[in-house]
Amino acid sequence: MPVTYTKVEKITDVAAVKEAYKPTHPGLFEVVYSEGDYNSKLVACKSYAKGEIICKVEGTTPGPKRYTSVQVAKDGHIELNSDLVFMNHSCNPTVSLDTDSMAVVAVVDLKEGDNLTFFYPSSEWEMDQPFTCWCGADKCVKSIQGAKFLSSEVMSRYFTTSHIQQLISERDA
Ligand SMILES: C[S@@+](CC[C@H](N)C(=O)[O-])C[C@H]1O[C@@H](n2cnc3c(N)ncnc32)[C@H](O)[C@@H]1O
Repeated sequence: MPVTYTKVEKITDVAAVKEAYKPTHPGLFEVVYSEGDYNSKLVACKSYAKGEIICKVEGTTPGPKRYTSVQVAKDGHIELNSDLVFMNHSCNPTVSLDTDSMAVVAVVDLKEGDNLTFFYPSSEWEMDQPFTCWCGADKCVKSIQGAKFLSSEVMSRYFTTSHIQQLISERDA
């Protein structure tokens, strides 16, 4: 895994990006690059059974809250420094990003080519770059801003990290 990993923000030439970026987890998952802003995605390169660890989250560095960062504690954020940064959000996610065990885990059975997505508010309390969700899930929560803006009933449908559980308890006390 490269020591410094710079995520491409706006993609104008997919072929050039594919040429320049070596996959960080070959055989496990890969980025499907698409032109434009934030249109790329991460897909499985093989099948995974529900509950299986897809990878451990390694090579991270602490940093400020950004649209690429992941919250790991009440006041702590990391950069993933790998292709995992291309995991999109879904309100019907296929994986969990467990910042307590630092692992990406399948939450459904997955086959090759399936999207790897997680529920961003599972780890994020108040996001740097909120967005309107295009996942299309039946129970899509639409406005993705972080767990702070969702009821405990909505959050109870999802895997949640320990810092988010704690922040919800404090908010609802
Ligand atoms: C860390 S990037 C994920 C990879 C991103 N798709 C890309 O190509 O750069 C996070 C950004 O992707 C976009 N994104 C991810 N999941 C989304 C979703 N379900 N609906 C709308 N935008 C999403 C948002 O712009 C978000 O700030």
